Amino acid sequence: MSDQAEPDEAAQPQVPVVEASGITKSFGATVALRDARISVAPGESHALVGRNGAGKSTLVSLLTGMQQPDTGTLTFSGEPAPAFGNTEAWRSKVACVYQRSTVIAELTVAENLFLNRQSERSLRPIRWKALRSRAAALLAEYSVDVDPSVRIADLTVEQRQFVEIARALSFGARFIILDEPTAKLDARGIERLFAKLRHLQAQGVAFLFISHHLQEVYDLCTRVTVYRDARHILTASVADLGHDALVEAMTGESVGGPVLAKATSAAPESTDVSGRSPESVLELDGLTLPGRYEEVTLAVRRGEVVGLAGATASGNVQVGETVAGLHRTRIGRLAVTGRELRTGDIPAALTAGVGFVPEDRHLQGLVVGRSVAENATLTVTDQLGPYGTVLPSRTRVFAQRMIDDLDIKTPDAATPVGALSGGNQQKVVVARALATEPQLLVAIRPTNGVDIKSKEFLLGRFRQHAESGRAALIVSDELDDLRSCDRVVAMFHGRVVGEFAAGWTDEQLVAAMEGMGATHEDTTEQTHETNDPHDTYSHTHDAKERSRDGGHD
Ligand SMILES: Nc1ncnc2c1ncn2[C@@H]1O[C@H](COP(=O)(O)OP(=O)(O)OP(=O)(O)O)[C@@H](O)[C@H]1O
Repeated sequence: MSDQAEPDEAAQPQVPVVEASGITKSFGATVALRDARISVAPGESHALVGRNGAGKSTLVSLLTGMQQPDTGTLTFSGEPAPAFGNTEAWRSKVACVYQRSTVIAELTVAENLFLNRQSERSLRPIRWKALRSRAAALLAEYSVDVDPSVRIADLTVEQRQFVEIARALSFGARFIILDEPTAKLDARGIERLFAKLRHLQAQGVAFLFISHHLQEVYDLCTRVTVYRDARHILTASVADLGHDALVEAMTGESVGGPVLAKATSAAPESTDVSGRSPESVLELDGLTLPGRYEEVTLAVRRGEVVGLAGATASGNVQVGETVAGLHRTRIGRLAVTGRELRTGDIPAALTAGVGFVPEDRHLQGLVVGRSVAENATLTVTDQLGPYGTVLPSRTRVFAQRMIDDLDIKTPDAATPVGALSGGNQQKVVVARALATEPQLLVAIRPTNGVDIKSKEFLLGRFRQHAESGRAALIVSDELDDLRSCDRVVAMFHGRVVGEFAAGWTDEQLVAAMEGMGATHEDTTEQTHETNDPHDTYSHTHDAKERSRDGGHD
């Protein structure tokens, strides 16, 4: 496939709802977009894909008036974009629903919907009852089933996104950008989101959809634009572009074998090349965190990568977090390399040799104002200078090794982490966890927001870590992550319900995560199946759709 921009194949009979051309944007020495373009027709669902750092978020910031391009033209329905800073005018053209909320969590749905326009005339006092009923009417208009008097903080991610979409439409926008909207949704939530988007599309609303899950692009979108290294590479009809061709456009390399790593061996002993016996690096025995998970018993041996699968609220994330010292429980036993570990004590977990990739890099992972070097070396400051000092030169060298090791796209080690693209920030978090060369790496949804090539790279890196005589526990509901593990332990409603050796099928694992019972021949353990409808754990996930990219391997 040529690296050159190709003309749009699909004819556009209507005036595009948004059209950008010749867009260039630099941040200091970094050129984030170079002569880039995009065009979205009314009622179209258009995908924008590209590797981490390709320039997607930068385009979004320009299309929403958050930043100004250095060069280029931007029109909405044939008219020039509003003046920079005229927020109200921009709002009537376009809105972006981000992974992270742009509404105010402590305010109610009604207050958020009418923020800064609570009263029809500005000097009139706010009439709360009227506000609530206006909000209810607005939500009903877009079939959003949410109580306007509820605080945003109490909504699910899915409900919050629907409220944000309704808010955008109420400002008159007919073009909505969705930046990785499915990253925090379970598959049922994704289905409902897609149903809503299709419904709105039928009414003429256009979407620009950004996702690293290529299967979603095929499921939802009619056209796709690919950016690579700040440039427009192609725009094509989704139906005409195969998966391999799409990946090739994103990476600039032809797709040889399978794009994502798969575990081939079910026998951890055979993967232990350290020469040591495959003793347990992690042992959980009847570990219980009341209300979250119960009687979890599992072992991770030296040389192994073990998956801990489970849907939202299955308890798998809390098990991983407990191993990393985030939750305190006195019920059951937790041991790392044979030694009992006090729970709820993060320094103790670190000292015991646990490296941790948290679920939310924004909340738990990074200090965004600090440099890549400082963030990446936060766990190893003791190695950066004598007597508790930190030598900048040693920090830089150490960090540069990690940047090279994990292929982190950054101008240099001194760049603030906040200036990196989302996927590259995630790689810094992984780099930091690996920096201590932990006996056990616990990684929660580690490839979230990471592009397909980097995903392959990170999963390979975890395997390498295990093969060097250590071990990894990958806590995830992403089938690609789990497929790379030697074996997978599945949880449902807070309990372990099955164990799968490599070679499981998507259907089998999904069924276990859905609480349908583990039917795999290799299932070695099946305990405490809970189908009690009164169970307090919520049962929301279906990972079938999450096969996504892997479905094309
Ligand atoms: N405010 C900023 N300051 C400095 N550099 C920036 C800034 N914002 C973006 N960049 C740089 O611009 C490039 C493009 O980043 P962008 O966030 O647009 O990528 P992306 O395609 O959205 O990636 P991802 O999939 O990881 O989110 C990156 O090299 C990034 O480091």
